[in-house]
Amino acid sequence: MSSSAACLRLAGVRYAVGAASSARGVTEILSGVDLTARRGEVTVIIGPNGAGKTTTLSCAQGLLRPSAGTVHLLGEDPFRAGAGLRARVGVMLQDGGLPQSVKPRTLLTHVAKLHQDPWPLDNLIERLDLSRFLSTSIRRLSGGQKQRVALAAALIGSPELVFLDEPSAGLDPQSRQLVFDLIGHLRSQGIGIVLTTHLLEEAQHLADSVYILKDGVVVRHGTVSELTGIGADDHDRPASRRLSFASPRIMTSGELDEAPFTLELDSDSNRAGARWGVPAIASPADLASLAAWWERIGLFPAEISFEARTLEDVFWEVSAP
Ligand SMILES: Nc1ncnc2c1ncn2[C@@H]1O[C@H](COP(=O)(O)OP(=O)(O)OP(=O)(O)O)[C@@H](O)[C@H]1O
Repeated sequence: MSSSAACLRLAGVRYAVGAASSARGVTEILSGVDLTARRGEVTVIIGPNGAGKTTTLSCAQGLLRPSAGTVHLLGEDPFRAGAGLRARVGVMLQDGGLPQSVKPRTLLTHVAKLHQDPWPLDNLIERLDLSRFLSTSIRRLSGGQKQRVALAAALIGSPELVFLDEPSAGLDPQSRQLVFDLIGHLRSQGIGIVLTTHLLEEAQHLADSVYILKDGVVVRHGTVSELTGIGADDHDRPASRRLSFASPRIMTSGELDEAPFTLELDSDSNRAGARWGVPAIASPADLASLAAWWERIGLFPAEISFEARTLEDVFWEVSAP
């Protein structure tokens, strides 16, 4: 587990809307969320639509008051804290929330003046490649350009912690890389980063810590390797992995019948060089019995590999209805 200092802690956070007296009654959107984000780490929140990610971020930022539980943002209750705390936190909203008629340079210069120790503007312009549209009003910018301006606006105050709601949504690969590089830089500077995304490959690539939300609760959390290395049903049972191997020759049906596991043919036909998959290798003993079978039939695979479980696999397991 990480030893970096926590910059955000949610404990048992519940958030409900409606009133018991109304026809619809009370709907609980968050049902006890526990989450810790640390300085110098990227904490990624993922989950299906409606899982409660934005509501969690809103409670974390002090925009919504939880109906129960506690939130500590840089050691303070964000719902009660004043402007001093807000100046230490950067927020990039999903829809940008930018003033449409203003030009990015004017906006960023203005926001920089509100902070004691702003990020040098030229450096931010270079890192996010903003120079070509600094003097175009925000209304006229493309979606991806607006995203980058919104990110710059979240960072210009040199925050200690930033919240990024889907920071790379709608960005082309080049801009996405700029954003990834910048997130890497923030991390190396000891800034805490809390982000939501629907792009699981991106989550896997960026995250130090992942929280999977479903129906208003955290259903799984850990590092990517902890999550992808743990079984879906039992936290103490290592997950089985799919092994694939290339056979240097055609195997007979008798040889295949002797195999200790059900094999799946991954290529078109059982020819020399064909790839076979063994769906569930769960232990070294399973590997040994596979090797013993190869020895019995005199087959030395040309290539063997494990197919790594991804965050996407874990996501599908936990988000199944
Ligand atoms: N004020 C509200 N009144 C009623 N329902 C609400 C309110 N705010 C949010 N919800 C509901 O709570 C659930 C969680 O919403 P939230 O926006 O936090 O989800 P999300 O995980 O961010 O979703 P998405 O991935 O679609 O952005 C949704 O079903 C939403 O409709």
